Amino acid sequence: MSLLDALLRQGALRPIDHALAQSLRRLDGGGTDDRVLVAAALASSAVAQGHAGVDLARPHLVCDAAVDWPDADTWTQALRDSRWVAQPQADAASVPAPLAVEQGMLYLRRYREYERRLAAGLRRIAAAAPDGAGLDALSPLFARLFPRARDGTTADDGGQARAAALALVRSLLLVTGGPGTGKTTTITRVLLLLIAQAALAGRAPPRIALAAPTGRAAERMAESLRAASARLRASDGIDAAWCDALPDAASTLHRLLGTIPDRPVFRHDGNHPLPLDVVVVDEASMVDLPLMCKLVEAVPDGARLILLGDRDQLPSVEAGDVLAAITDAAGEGEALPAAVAQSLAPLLGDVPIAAGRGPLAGHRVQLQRGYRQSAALDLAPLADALRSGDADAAMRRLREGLAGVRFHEDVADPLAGASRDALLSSWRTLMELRDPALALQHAARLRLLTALRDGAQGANVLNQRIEDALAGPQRDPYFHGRLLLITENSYRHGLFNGDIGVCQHDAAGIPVAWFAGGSDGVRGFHPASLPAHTGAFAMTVHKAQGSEFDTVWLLLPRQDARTLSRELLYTAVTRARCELHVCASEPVLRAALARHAARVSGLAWRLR
Ligand SMILES: Nc1ncnc2c1ncn2[C@@H]1O[C@H](COP(=O)(O)OP(=O)(O)OP(=O)(O)O)[C@@H](O)[C@H]1O
Repeated sequence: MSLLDALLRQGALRPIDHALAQSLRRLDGGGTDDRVLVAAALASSAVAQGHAGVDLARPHLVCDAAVDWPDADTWTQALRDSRWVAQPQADAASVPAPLAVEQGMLYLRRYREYERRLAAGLRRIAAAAPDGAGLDALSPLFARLFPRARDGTTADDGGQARAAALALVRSLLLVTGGPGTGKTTTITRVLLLLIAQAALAGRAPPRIALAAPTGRAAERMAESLRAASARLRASDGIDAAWCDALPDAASTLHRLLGTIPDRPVFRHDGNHPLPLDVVVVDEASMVDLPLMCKLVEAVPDGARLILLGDRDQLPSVEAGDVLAAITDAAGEGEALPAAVAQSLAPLLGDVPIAAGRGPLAGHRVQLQRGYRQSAALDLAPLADALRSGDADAAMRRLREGLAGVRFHEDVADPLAGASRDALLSSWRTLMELRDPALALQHAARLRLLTALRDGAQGANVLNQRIEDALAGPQRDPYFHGRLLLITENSYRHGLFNGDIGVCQHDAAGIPVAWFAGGSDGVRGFHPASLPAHTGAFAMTVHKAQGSEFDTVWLLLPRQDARTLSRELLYTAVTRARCELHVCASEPVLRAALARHAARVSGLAWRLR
């Protein structure tokens, strides 16, 4: 039996992956090398699993079937000999073959192009270092914003001052850090510094846009920025006119780039760049390879791009692990190249120096210290244990108890038993609310998160059961108070994968699905006109990325599953603002913490 047939028989390929291989075979009159067909099918399957391509030395990362994989060298040679596979030089555009092999990686041509164009775009932005002139004039304001900046890099602001100073002399900057490490607070101060710098030099204020991959993440970013700018306004010695120039709204990346109804391209691209001087993107770990490529190409020459994110979270659902790759290429960021350290001396004093390697060296700061202390929820010790995969510490933290954290050990069904009423009563309130904005606010109070979409513990079945309990088995599919989750991007509606809505019946009993946005703060749609959607009382951790909820119930499956990883657990628990409940067994928690949600990508080497 051929390897392709063996994979198909084991259920390791989707019909569409197999169809791609078959169409190549047919076009060749049946004579294509089986190894080329398998590679084509794997490249297609890889993208569906979030990888950019297949590492030919480690095909099991894409497909864990029990087969003997071809040896990487002979496999690569067979691919090189095939008319379906291009072998582009690094940085050269792909020739029109459906597959490309480069540096031991096999790609579908389109994804290799996204990677190449993204790397070129990031290098272009990084190379345009802003003029460091005028830093002296800014130092009084800088010292007011970061009074401990000159204490050295171990100053107890956890790196915020260094991030802000670097933003003044870098056009590409990554600010990474866990929840509450002050990413938004720092960026607000950076924007204030850029506004002040322009004012002191007699220039117009910079044109700034804030964006995030989902509507909810954009709203959260705007809320945090408004709070941070209110604090600045209240501080002594900060010019109110500078505060007035701070942005107070954020949009989705799709809206920023300008969607064109029913087309996968945007109004802004390399030929029609964004009319902006500064683009700040929050939740960058959620941005996939195609979208990051399109964003970077639309950033005009000379403009700044600042990416904020938490690299320990799950990578984007769609292909690419873009933030992790850029972070790896940029290095730790504790030390700076000598010239940069020297130019920032007026602001930071002495900074450790390191020889920068690669075009992105010294373009990243990792914020270390968490500031969001809540007496109600002491999440940090558990989040740290999960992030580092320390299963013993995680079990200890869960069992000993932390403020706001409840461990329901071995509970596999939170919709049964004592927890059922606690969950349902919050959702029943939604069925009583009449105001869509209030209902959307209430919707963010509680979420049941699960690792799986299908099966008894998957989001689909849990939603069915919750909806049955709330509105009965004969329910109206769009009953008053039902929560909806959009599962595809619709440029026509301005609704995107991950957006949450609530159904309400108007005075005439007509159902309307309400979503955040629009000039009134909410937008209503007839449910029949909505793009693909599902219920949202329970949702997968993947879909919850970029959102926070007052109370999170996390349900792990009875048995280990491939989707479980330390990144999934870390992402899930850090969605909670006030209260976290974890329903899981020790063996499944341990198995999850032993696994990484890493993605196969060639972006890091392209950026070195
Ligand atoms: N240097 C600081 N000193 C005191 N408080 C701070 C400092 N930096 C941030 N904070 C506070 O910590 C909280 C979280 O800050 P912020 O929202 O900027 O973090 P974040 O990293 O953007 O969070 P998230 O991960 O939720 O996006 C805010 O209440 C903010 O006021």
